[in-house]
Amino acid sequence: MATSIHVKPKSKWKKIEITKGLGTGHDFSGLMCMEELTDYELITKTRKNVSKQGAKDTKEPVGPEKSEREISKKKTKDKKKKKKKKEENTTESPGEIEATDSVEKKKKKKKQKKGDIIKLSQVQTVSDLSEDLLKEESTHSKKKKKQRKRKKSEDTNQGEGPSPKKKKKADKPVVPDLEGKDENENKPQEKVSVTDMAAWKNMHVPAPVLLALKQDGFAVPTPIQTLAIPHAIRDRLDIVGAAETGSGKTLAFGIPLIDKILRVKQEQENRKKKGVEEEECGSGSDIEPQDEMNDEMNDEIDNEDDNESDNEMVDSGEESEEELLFETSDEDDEEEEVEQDDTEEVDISEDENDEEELGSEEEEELVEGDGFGCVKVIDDADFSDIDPSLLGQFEPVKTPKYPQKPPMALILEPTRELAVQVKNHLLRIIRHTDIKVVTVVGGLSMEKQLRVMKKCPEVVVATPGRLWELVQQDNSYLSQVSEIRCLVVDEADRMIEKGHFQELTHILNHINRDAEKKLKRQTFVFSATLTTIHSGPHRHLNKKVKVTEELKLEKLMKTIGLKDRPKIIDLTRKIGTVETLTEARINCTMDEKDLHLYYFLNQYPGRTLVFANSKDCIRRLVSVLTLLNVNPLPLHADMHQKQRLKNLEKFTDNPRGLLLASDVAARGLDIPNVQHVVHYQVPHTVENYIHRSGRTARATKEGLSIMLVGQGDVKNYRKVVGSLNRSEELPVFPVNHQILTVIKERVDLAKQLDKLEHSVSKQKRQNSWFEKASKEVDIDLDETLLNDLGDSHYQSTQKQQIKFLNAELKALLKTSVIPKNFSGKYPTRTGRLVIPHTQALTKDAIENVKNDRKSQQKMMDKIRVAALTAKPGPEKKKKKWKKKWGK
Ligand SMILES: Nc1ncnc2c1ncn2[C@@H]1O[C@H](COP(=O)(O)OP(=O)(O)OP(=O)(O)O)[C@@H](O)[C@H]1O
Repeated sequence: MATSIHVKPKSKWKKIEITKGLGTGHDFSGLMCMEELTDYELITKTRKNVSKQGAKDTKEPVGPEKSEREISKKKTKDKKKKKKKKEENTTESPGEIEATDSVEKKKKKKKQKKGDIIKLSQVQTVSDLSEDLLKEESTHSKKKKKQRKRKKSEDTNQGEGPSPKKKKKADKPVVPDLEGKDENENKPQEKVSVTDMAAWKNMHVPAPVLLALKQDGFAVPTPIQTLAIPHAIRDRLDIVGAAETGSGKTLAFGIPLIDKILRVKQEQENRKKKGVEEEECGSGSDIEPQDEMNDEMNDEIDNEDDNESDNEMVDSGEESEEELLFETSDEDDEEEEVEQDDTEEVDISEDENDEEELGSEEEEELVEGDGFGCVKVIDDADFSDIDPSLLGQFEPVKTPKYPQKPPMALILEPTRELAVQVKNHLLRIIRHTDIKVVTVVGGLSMEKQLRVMKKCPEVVVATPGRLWELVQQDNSYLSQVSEIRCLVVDEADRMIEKGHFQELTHILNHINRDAEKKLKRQTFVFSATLTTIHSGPHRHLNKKVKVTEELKLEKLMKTIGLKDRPKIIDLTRKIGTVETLTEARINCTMDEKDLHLYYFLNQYPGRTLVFANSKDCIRRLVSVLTLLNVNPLPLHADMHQKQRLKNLEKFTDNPRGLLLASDVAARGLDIPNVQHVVHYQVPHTVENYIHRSGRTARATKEGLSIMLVGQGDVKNYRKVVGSLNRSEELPVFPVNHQILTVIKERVDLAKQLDKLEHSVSKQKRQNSWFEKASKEVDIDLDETLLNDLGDSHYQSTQKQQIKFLNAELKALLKTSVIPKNFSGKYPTRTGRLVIPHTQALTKDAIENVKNDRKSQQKMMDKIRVAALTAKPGPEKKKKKWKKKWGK
């Protein structure tokens, strides 16, 4: 067993500005550059199945020259082996040699890949796993003891040069000493070693998953996980789960799903071993729960505190994030509501030439499929002679045509970003298994997805559009999707909304048509708003029927096709949003929204997500805010998928990032540390408000949600707040009007500039379209059709105007936003005046709302006391006062 420690950066190296002294009193002026890495993980990679030579190597000192020598030694040895093999094979025909060679190579490659995975078959009982872990720990603790001893002796020998032995050891590649700490101080794994996983006891989590959770520091299951996982794994019930945003629902269905796959795979392997012929494709009765496995794992967890670090992270090697080959955007599965306030048309129709590729992929699949876990290929039945009306009643179940393993689990998501995120989340918990996952989504390369499908991944995470497209095309792997043993419909209330997901209905009909398979299947339905009820009449049901939580759930379960008596878990709060979320509103005119948005962004520059209802609004805001140097990133359904994912990544990387998004980003996205959510326009539904706001204040963190309410939004605002069961209005966010007055000038300038630039470019675009079209059909262009861009003099005046306004804005942006007569009464945390636009931190924005509420409360109390203790007046007035203030 060979062990090596690697630094796995989780963030980018950041440049540190070198200021004189750097707090040390020294002059660093000669230094060219300094960079720091703040977020990283130290990984101890353990290679099992290493050659004897490799094993020997670990005992010897591992200096850089030494390892080079070993590599070259190994190479020559390999070469010799190959030569010998070749000689042995000379008796075979050339064709045979090639075949055996490639088969050998494939086998070798497979072995190498699987060597690092804790395969279920290798961990029939958890003791195997525990033993491995314990062995790792003992070697690690021995190493640590040695290190401590060495450090001690170094301390005592301070001032003396290291002994030759020590010097040799010093050559050893060590983990960089970050921030001048002891190397072990920086190890996140240290945290892992003391992670007490007792809270996961009796949850029946499979051992490899538990290990991954432990290494990720997920010491305690969230409430939805605590309630859902045992019912799903132990009782094998279908689960309907409603829990607030950011509460860990993905693992609440993800862990049982993985458990199910492990069981089915184990069953299949057992069958294979026994040589039992498979009777049905991909089937296998449920095996007994892995309680024994878990009990032993739990025992190991109990002893954990006594043990030293077990920081092994076995690299599966196989499941590295697939390279995304992007193609041009096609329509998103997410349907967007487009506000028609600005009539710019965007052409989003794109060609997809994947059908040809599909054909060739299928051919290859037929050759490559190993037939494992599938029925044998039998002749495809021909129903052409049968009366079609009969087919409707007794729809024949097609026999799978392809000798390829079918998927075992299907997770349906409403957006592509969410599908990619869920896949990544799953990859983390399955890293000690050999389970594979594929995303099947629009907008990304179909070729790539098809290639991954050829490996017969057990899990498919898909958006309904692309999935249904491939099922219809009779894709060899996905056409067997009805074989799945596990179905997840995430964000289910959204998924079943009428008019949004026609394809979902087709998919559900397709996979539910075989009652026997449906019975074997376990279904999970999750969302944060499964039981949210609108205060007004429901949009999609008969308006006369009062929609209750029960009615909503019943409809949902019927549509998706759950089994009888599913486990229903509802942990949502009556008021819809999470406890750690601070909510507020800013009242303003529609025209002042830009001003207030810029004010907020300027004063509270944390990672902020701004939601708007239309793409045109996003386009305009991006332009205005870019002119104001705020650097926003757009995200909406009309963008190319590549750009969408890139912008998300950039936003995630920048602690002061600003994302301007449509509701395509409202649901499910788990972007770490989003501090503020701003609703630039009031969302149309209470569900959207809850999901949008839920992008912040996740996993018990604090966050702030602010809604800009203009006069045109009041009706919508009342509807949303009414459905949130609040007894009070959302509190008003405190705004400093002195600062607002100062920044108004620059915001007005930016808006003016944007309008001017936009109208010029729009006219240009239209004119060039007319000119091109007239050339193509070879007719003379009617000049009156062209938008009047004016003569060259007018055009140059416009250009001049744009230039002038730009210069004016730039100059303004260099000035301070603090007004000349600023009173200095700006909220501070330390009692020291801090310049507003440099001081503002999230905490302050939240504190400002809280403090404002407190002072309002105080004022109300004062009025109440004054009213109650006021001089006795007319009896009628007293009664009225008492009624108003006496509560
Ligand atoms: N047991 C746990 N301990 C610590 N963190 C956890 C645990 N389970 C999940 N998390 C983390 O909590 C965050 C939120 O999880 P997740 O995205 O599953 O929430 P969600 O309930 O699906 O939210 P939404 O409703 O917005 O989709 C993730 O970053 C996840 O890694």
